[in-house]
Amino acid sequence: MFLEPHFSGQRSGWIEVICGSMFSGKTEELIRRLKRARIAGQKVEIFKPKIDTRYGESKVVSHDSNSLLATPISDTSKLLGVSEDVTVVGLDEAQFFEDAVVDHVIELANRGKRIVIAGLDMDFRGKPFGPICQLLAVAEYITKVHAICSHCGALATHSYRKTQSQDTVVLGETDLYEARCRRCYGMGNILDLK
Ligand SMILES: Nc1ncnc2c1ncn2[C@@H]1O[C@H](COP(=O)(O)OP(=O)(O)O)[C@@H](O)[C@H]1O
Ligand SMILES: Cc1cn([C@H]2C[C@H](O)[C@@H](COP(=O)(O)O)O2)c(=O)[nH]c1=O
Ligand SMILES: [Zn+2]
Repeated sequence: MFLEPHFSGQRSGWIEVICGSMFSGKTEELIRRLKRARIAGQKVEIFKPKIDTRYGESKVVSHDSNSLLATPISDTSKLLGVSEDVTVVGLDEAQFFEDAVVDHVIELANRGKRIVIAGLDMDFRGKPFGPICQLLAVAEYITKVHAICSHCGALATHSYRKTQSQDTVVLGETDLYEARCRRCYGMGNILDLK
């Protein structure tokens, strides 16, 4: 499906979204697609929200320690400044971008670029996270990936927060979150006691 097509003579680009819970492999899949685009000789640029400081500022890093260099941005209008010869633009942790990211990626796709976006579809409450719903609506291609439920081994769709904080944004890893299937997520903190 993702064949690193050649862009010469092509009039418009497209938008791909990779979504799922924490630990579902979104960043690995993003890195895989972007590495293949580079192997195909295409110029790739990667951006992430400045807010995500977990692994140092200038990288996207998977939970398995795969990484690619990325530019941290706090305002997605910066995307519009990518140079003409960049044909593929990657965005990680897209749930943290402001709503205007939607118009900016549409503009880039209209200019003929391929945009590959990874982000959480739901927050810890199980509600749509940031601009992801709108990005899903405008994308040509959507991939939902799944983690493994930390409690029962089923496919996990939810990110369960292990602390009491009610803030939507709380950066963290396995210290604060675990992947859970629908059933185990619904059981809430009863499972914490086991
Ligand atoms: N519960 C889990 N289910 C699946 N993979 C997990 C889990 N916990 C840790 N991992 C690791 O996380 C990797 C995926 O990391 P990553 O691509 O960064 O995910 P995401 O970006 O979706 O959070 C897996 O290949 C695996 O090594
Ligand atoms: C569910 C949820 C997550 N976060 C934070 C926690 C992590 O720092 C990132 C997600 O990273 P990943 O690459 O998808 O593992 O988001 C948050 O701030 N609020 C939430 O509700
Ligand atoms: Zn489960």
